[in-house]
Amino acid sequence: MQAVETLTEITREPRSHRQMIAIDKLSLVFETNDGPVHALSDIDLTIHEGDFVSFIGPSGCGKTTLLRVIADLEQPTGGQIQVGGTSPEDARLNRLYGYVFQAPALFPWRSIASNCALPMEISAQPKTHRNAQIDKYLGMVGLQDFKHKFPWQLSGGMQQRASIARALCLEPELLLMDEPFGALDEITRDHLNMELLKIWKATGKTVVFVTHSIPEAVLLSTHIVVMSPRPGRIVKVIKSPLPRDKTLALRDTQAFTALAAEIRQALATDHQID
Ligand SMILES: Nc1ncnc2c1ncn2[C@@H]1O[C@H](COP(=O)(O)OP(=O)(O)OP(=O)(O)O)[C@@H](O)[C@H]1O
Repeated sequence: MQAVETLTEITREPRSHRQMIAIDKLSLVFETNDGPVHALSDIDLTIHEGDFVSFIGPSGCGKTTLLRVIADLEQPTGGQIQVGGTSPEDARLNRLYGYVFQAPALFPWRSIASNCALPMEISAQPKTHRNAQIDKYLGMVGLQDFKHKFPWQLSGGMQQRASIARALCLEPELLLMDEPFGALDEITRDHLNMELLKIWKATGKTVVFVTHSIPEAVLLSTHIVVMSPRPGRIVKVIKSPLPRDKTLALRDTQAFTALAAEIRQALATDHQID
């Protein structure tokens, strides 16, 4: 009986089900010297508060472009998008989101703590608050003993953890992550996947995550958005049947394999190799 109650607890939906991102018929065409590039076409997508959503698809299908549109770093040429109930520009100005890039992008002349402090300095937050946030989030990513080190004194995985802590220091409701673990070895990636899930659970944030890896998408996500190139569009949105509370052992289960197969099939349906 206890086991059933525990399972219900970990698989329940988050209490709030507010729309965090609402995208309606969105398209984006880049004008280039070689002619127009249809990067995104007819994108409809709703992401709710507390979801962990992965974008997966072949190279050039528009995953990064879609993430950058959410972040107001690219402007759509058609359709509508709301982020946190406002325009992407207002969401950016209100610091609704934190953005984690594929490469850690830390300033080499600043210590890890000082790198984390930078966005809070820019938004004029008091020093005592800055220090408290740095301790909180460097602790959360397991780097409390490295706060006075410089980026070049840390491994690639540690640098990426530092960049996640930096993004979290501003307490964004939304975390946008563009292949943050793509350059790391598999063991480090496994470890950071589990760390990220812990942070997601502890903070209740909404995460939008770009990946090329089917196992990573299955392990992390509540929803997997399968995309297809030329022009970039959504082939399928798959709601994960797996519990929100996950361990690496889940990868040996039939449910995990079945979900991975469903993603692989959706990718194959619409992807022709030229
Ligand atoms: N600033 C730009 N100007 C012109 N074309 C662009 C620009 N940014 C992206 N593109 C094109 O838009 C398409 C989508 O690119 P995007 O980087 O979003 O794909 P992706 O799915 O993230 O690829 P990858 O997995 O390789 O990172 C590609 O054809 C790319 O060449």
